[in-house]
Amino acid sequence: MSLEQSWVESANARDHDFPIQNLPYGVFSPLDRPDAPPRCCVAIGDMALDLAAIEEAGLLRPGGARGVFAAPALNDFMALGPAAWEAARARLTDLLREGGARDLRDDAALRARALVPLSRARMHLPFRVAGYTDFYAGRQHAWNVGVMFRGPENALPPNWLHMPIGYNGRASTVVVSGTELRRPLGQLKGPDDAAPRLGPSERLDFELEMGAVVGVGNPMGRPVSVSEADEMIFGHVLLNDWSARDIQVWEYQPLGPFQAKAFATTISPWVVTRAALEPFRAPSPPREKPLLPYLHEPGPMLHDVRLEVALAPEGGEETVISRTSSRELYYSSAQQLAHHALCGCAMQTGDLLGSGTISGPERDSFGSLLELTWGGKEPLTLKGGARRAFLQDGDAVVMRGWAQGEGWRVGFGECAGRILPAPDFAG
Ligand SMILES: O=C(O)/C=C/C(=O)CC(=O)CC(=O)O
Ligand SMILES: [Ca+2]
Ligand SMILES: [Mg+2]
Repeated sequence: MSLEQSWVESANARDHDFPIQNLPYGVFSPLDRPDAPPRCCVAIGDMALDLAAIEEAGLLRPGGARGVFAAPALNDFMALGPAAWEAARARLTDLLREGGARDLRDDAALRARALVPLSRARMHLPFRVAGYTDFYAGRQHAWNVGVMFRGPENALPPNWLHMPIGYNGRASTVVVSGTELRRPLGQLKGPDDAAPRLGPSERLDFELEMGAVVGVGNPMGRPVSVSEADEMIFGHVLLNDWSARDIQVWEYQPLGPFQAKAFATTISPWVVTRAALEPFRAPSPPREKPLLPYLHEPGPMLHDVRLEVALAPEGGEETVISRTSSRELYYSSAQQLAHHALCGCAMQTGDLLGSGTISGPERDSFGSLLELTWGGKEPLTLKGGARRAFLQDGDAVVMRGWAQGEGWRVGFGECAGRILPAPDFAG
């Protein structure tokens, strides 16, 4: 099969994150025009294609709607639904492919206006996060955390093999890659302490996850099937569910994580569409317990997205500390969404569903420091010799992900964040 090429040369480089097969959506503003309002774009090679400019030139009008891209978020476009997403993707592919429509390729003035080098683009949060739910769908992670928090007899809760477990997180603190975050304060209580104290978390961690972005919702009171749920998903992002393990162990019973995960969640600036990930579908693993019919998958609903996590101390070189794949998940995002809506919960455009931490079976494929250092007892040694049990101030965590074709890939770019010292607050 000869692979589709773009006239934007950089998109054709082997294993570039953003070839023409990808076209992930984001929101940007030009670095050299700080006052310019953010607007929607797609990435093509080393460039951001300004979709507001393309729309203004009359080259793109998804679903017949005007002005959906001249907005600081993808929500209006996402709300148009799957037929409009498909039409926009087909049109953009034609405008950008070698031998396709000439309207953009042959218009030098429009090209100069609409194609902005990514090195000169500031990326913003790609969509207004309506709600954030975090699941727990990685079997290896659930097992590892369960063993550390509750012991091997009670590691996997009895409901885990029957439904995707989740909790409602905070939409207000979902931030885009590159945003620095403050070490959280919280109640801390060691196993031998008589009473809790207030202090900065001493066991600050990351969690490697994917996030599914809901494009269209369901009305309150109307559940959806797994296939309907799949159609409602616009795309996926990389997601770091930052976690304060010391706050978590003291607070999490009986209602689950609260402050331990509410201070920040970082996502990649690019939403990779479900359409772009279609060639990389993968089946979920064999069911250990039969699922109720409403959770049955009509076909392969996971994706094989290769994932890695790198850790870099302030001013130091980064070390890749974990490599795994999103096909390690036990429940797909379509199953999670169907389960979420089952009770009649209305899902909305812009809802973000964290997959749960993705850990593979081997020690070097675990998706959190809690697991990689086994509760902090076996610190990692980084390049340059620094040792880490948990994150220190100044540390940067960088997650990367891509689905690999032969010589080409569908990449997510980076999901990165750096830790700043805790705020000065004594109450
Ligand atoms: O109580 C537990 O067993 C652990 C809960 C979590 O760590 C919640 C979470 O964020 C789940 C995940 O990312 O897989
Ligand atoms: Ca999580
Ligand atoms: Mg979080």
